[in-house]
Amino acid sequence: MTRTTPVLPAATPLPLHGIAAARRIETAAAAGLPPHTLMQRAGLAVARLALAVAPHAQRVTVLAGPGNNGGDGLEAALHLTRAGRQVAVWLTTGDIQALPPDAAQSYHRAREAGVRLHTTPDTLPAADLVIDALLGLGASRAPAGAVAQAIALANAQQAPVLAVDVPSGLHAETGARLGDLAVQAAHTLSLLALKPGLFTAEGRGLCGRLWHDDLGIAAELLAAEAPLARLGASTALPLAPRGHAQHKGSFGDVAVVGGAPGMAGAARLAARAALAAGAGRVYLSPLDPASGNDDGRPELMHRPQIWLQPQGLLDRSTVVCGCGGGSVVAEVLPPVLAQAPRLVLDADALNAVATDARLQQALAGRARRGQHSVLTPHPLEAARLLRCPTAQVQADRLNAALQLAARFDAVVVLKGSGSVIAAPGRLPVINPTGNALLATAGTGDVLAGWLGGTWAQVPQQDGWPAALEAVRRHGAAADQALLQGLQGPLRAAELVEAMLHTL
Ligand SMILES: NC(=O)C1=CN([C@@H]2O[C@H](COP(=O)(O)OP(=O)(O)OC[C@H]3O[C@@H](n4cnc5c(N)ncnc54)[C@H](O)[C@@H]3O)[C@@H](O)[C@H]2O)[C@@H](O)CC1
Ligand SMILES: Nc1ncnc2c1ncn2[C@@H]1O[C@H](COP(=O)(O)OP(=O)(O)O)[C@@H](O)[C@H]1O
Ligand SMILES: [K+]
Repeated sequence: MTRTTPVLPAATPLPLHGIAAARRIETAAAAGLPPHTLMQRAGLAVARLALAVAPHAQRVTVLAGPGNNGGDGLEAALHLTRAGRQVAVWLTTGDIQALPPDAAQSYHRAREAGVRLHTTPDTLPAADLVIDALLGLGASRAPAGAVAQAIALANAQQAPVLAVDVPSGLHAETGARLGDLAVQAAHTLSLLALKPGLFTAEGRGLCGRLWHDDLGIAAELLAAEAPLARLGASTALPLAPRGHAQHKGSFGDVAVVGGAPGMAGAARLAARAALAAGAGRVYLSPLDPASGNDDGRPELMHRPQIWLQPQGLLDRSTVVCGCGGGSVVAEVLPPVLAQAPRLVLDADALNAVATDARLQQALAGRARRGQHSVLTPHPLEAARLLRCPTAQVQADRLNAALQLAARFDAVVVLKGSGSVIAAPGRLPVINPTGNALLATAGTGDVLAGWLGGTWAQVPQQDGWPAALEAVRRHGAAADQALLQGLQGPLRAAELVEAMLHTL
């Protein structure tokens, strides 16, 4: 039988398939079943979820589009009618002959079952629940005509919306909107394969609560298709406990280079985060010569101008560079890029690299010299590095992160809703944790510092595991704060403390 499960929080990593692979999975699954079985299962799963999430909804409106997504909606309408609900379907296409065969069959089944079908929205009654079965995997252009009208209608209702497979107007693979209009769902039931666009860019926001139904197919059919990405897990594997005989030298050193005049706070936040993440010793090397120690955290050690020392902290620490770096960070980047064995580059350091071909060359050459780098751009910083508009980065976040990783031979964390972690030769990961409580100044500095503090404890590894864990935990702390009722924002200094108390 089919199985509907909530997707988040994700206990284990999950494969995310692109549209072409999702279609191949569907074809392979259909081949082993009697005709029309998958759509019947999909419709039944939608109807069951509708009854579960909106048990008191007596009046249900189904908005059915011109393809098989509409077919799923017609099947759901049939089951909900049988369950005694007052169901009204608006089939947005007037051309029944043009329905694909599966959807046509569902249309006839729905009619025979006495489902009320409307050819115009004008006659639709009020609804307690709306089912969005307008567009699914086949959504290929900006919604227009009746489909656009139906999306606007769904969004104008007070009633919650349950989206079938994908909120209509969202691109299932990239998480970008196809046009101005997209369904704002309260629930989305993803069918068969999970798609990356549900988890990044606009996806998380438009999907509401995300559910998955496997339509009863064998797990091997999913495993046979290569995913485009994987969804990370929401909880960490338990860390090895600290050994009795371990000492501060066992947990690595972090040096933070940042904090130009007026921006001391950014570097301090990163240093505090590195310390909280568990680094043995954390040094703060400010770019502002007038900047003193962080009095709120006497554990941090003030070490001016480490970039001028030929051999010292820069050569043996995990270096976090850029936080509040301003334009002066460009001057210290040549020695930092040349010497740091493990380097996290954030914010202004990335902006400096974006405008200087020599710095770009130095960064890209680090991996060949056995030095590891992690870049943590937000979308605008990524756009500067890629020399393209921010909208282009957001239109395909997986690809933007992969391009940056390849160009600089580095681990890349493309931040924002559904942060993407990419590295050459690895399947990219979309982080499942986090929410808009993090949308406040300084939380990026905390991420960079925590990443450095985690990495310093495992210096023999490249930055990949530390990046995954830091991004996960950063978001998990925000998720926990949301559960605890914080209205937001989660201020950056408090985020450090919250991360300490998050698993
Ligand atoms: N065929 C099957 O066996 C199954 C199909 N499934 C459903 O089928 C969906 C995919 O079906 P389709 O491939 O037919 O694709 P869709 O139903 O997503 O949409 C395709 C149709 O929408 C039109 N369209 C695309 N963009 C539009 C826009 N912006 N404005 C107006 N019309 C637009 C296309 O011209 C085409 O007629 C899945 O998402 C899933 O919901 C599930 O039932 C599982 C089984
Ligand atoms: N809406 C959101 N959902 C999830 N994460 C978010 C959201 N907004 C911001 N974040 C996270 O907050 C952090 C912000 O970093 P950044 O933009 O560099 O800020 P700053 O430079 O001010 O510290 C990133 O880790 C980002 O992924
Ligand atoms: K849909």
